[in-house]
Amino acid sequence: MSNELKRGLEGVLVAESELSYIDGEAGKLGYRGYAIEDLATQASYEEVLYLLWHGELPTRAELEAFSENLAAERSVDDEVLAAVADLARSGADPMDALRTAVSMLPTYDPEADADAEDLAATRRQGRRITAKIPTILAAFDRVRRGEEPLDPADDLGYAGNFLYMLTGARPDDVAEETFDMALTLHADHGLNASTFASMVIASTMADIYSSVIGGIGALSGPLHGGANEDVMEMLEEIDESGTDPVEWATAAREEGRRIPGYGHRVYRVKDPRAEILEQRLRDLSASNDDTKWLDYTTAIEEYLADQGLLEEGIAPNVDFYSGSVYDHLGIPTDMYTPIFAMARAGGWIAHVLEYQTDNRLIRPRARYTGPTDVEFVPIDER
Ligand SMILES: CC(=O)SCCNC(=O)CCNC(=O)[C@H](O)C(C)(C)COP(=O)(O)OP(=O)(O)OC[C@H]1O[C@@H](n2cnc3c(N)ncnc32)[C@H](O)[C@@H]1OP(=O)(O)O
Ligand SMILES: O=C([O-])CC(=O)C(=O)O
Repeated sequence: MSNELKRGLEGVLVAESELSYIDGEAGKLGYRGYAIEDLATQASYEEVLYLLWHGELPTRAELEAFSENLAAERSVDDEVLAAVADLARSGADPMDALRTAVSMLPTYDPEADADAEDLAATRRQGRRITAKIPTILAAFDRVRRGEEPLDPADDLGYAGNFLYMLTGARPDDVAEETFDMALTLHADHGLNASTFASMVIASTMADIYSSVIGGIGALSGPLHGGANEDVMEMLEEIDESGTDPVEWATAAREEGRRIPGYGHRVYRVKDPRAEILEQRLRDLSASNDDTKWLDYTTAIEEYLADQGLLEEGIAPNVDFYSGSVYDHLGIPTDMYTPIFAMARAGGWIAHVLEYQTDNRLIRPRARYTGPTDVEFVPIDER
């Protein structure tokens, strides 16, 4: 037994996986060997889900059947929707509402009692969760805006249906394609904190619902998925205060504050997902004739590069660009992290399915640094 301490489990290998390949030095990412650039631009999110869950890209017939089965699970039980509506009216945070709603889902799952060892049942439950998250989130946002939740549109794909249920309008091709691409980019990323949280839970042979709920909780933090909202808040703060973005970044550096959307545990160069999203932001900014967010982010990125952050291995991560892209699609800021969860649920489920084929309880150790052999003093004598 090694006594070497690895804070934050940095660099520690705890499992084998065929899901995400990440080269943090070269800035490369692939799912099951396929480059993220190809998947983002040529595969739908449903195709990516199939790839992650089934091990290979689907044929057209397989994709059609898969997408139909997924779409057939989009409806959410009325009691769950009523609870979501109550939370929306009470001003709940959307991540809290999502976590609570996913906690309610097993009550209405016909296979809720399935054994965690039954991986086929876990896969079907995972499909239900993935299908229902967009319905929950769209209903939440509509109710808090005083609108009625909409039924899912069966003829729209996963991405397009979410945008439809959120806005009430069928999305145009650019919006649908952009959102689908964003979902693919966020679907999986090795043993990131939320995926690892899901796996720890799954390793006890708890159900997949518990794993996804754990994933949502872990993703919500500002060091992980929550950073996409912080980036947008930074851009809005710059805009509302009329501060020059470089001055904002200079002050943040001088005050020792971290720049949201910068830095990564694995990447030492710009995250390949940020490269793709940046290009999409450029396209949207040009077609919408609105370059504000692009101008601010570019100015900050150039300034930080001049400051030598890239040499230190601190570069933009996926969260640096996703928010501005979502803003161009008219999505409210506090839905960005829930959307990340919507996309990443596919990855959490894939890792749980993979890990449970050869499960081993995850149970590391802490080095004990407290006292020993302390004499117990009864409460009245303390
Ligand atoms: C989807 C995702 O989860 S991607 C990550 C999203 N999170 C963010 O964007 C939040 C901002 N970033 C961060 O806090 C960090 O970069 C993390 C948590 C993502 C990764 O951090 P770690 O691997 O633990 O790196 P660590 O915290 O040790 O940082 C190493 C050095 O880089 C610096 N650094 C890291 N991130 C940043 C940043 N965003 N801004 C400024 N400096 C930074 C640290 O201050 C530290 O410098 P020091 O050694 O002089 O103290
Ligand atoms: O891998 C990580 O640590 C964080 C990340 O980029 C992700 O989860 O997408």
